Amino acid sequence: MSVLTKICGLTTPGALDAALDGGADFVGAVSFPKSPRHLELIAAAALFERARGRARVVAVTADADDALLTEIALILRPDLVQLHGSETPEQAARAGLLTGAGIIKALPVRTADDVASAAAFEPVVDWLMFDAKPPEGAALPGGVGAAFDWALLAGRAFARPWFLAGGLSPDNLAEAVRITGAPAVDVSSGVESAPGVKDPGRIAAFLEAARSA
Ligand SMILES: O=C(O)c1ccccc1N[C@@H]1O[C@H](COP(=O)(O)O)[C@@H](O)[C@H]1O
Repeated sequence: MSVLTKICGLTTPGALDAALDGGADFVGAVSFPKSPRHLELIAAAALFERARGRARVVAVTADADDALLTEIALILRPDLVQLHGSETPEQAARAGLLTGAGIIKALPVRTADDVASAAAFEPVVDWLMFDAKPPEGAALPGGVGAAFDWALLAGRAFARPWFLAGGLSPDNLAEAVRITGAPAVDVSSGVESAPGVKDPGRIAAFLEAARSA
């Protein structure tokens, strides 16, 4: 069995090509100014043009207002928008209407109750994503390389397809998929040599690991 893959926080042609050539199913551009992976939308649109028809383009943002969501839709034209903040189900539904894109809702997980919060989003989003709750005081809502207790997802079924995210790497991917049964996986810092600097070799290794997971 193999899982679907998303390589997130891509900022250079070399890293994006490593993801596309390695067969990534989704490629992510981050629109969140505090992130070391943040790209201006016009730069992201130019960079991700090469991905069209090869992988689904995902715009990653957190607690974006209507104006930013509209700009994302008009300038980047993503296939999917990933909401990685504290958006409510109503805001997630509105984001789908505003952008015309599919919606991925990222849920921060530490406990079983956090996993249960997925139920409220299932009617209004296209994908769910389970990521680790960031450490107290973290500057970013995601992309911090933190994992959660994967056993919280063991044997769980959801009404929407879902990604496992948070602290994944080429080294732990197989175990994470074995424990959770995740149909799709998402990685950012685990394929970097420094914050915001993607390593094409680690991207290739992650995608190879996913093929045999
Ligand atoms: O990556 C970021 O900088 C980021 C900023 C704002 C919201 C989400 C962000 N990243 C997302 O978090 C997951 C998990 O990251 P990691 O693998 O633990 O580093 C990442 O794939 C993005 O979807």
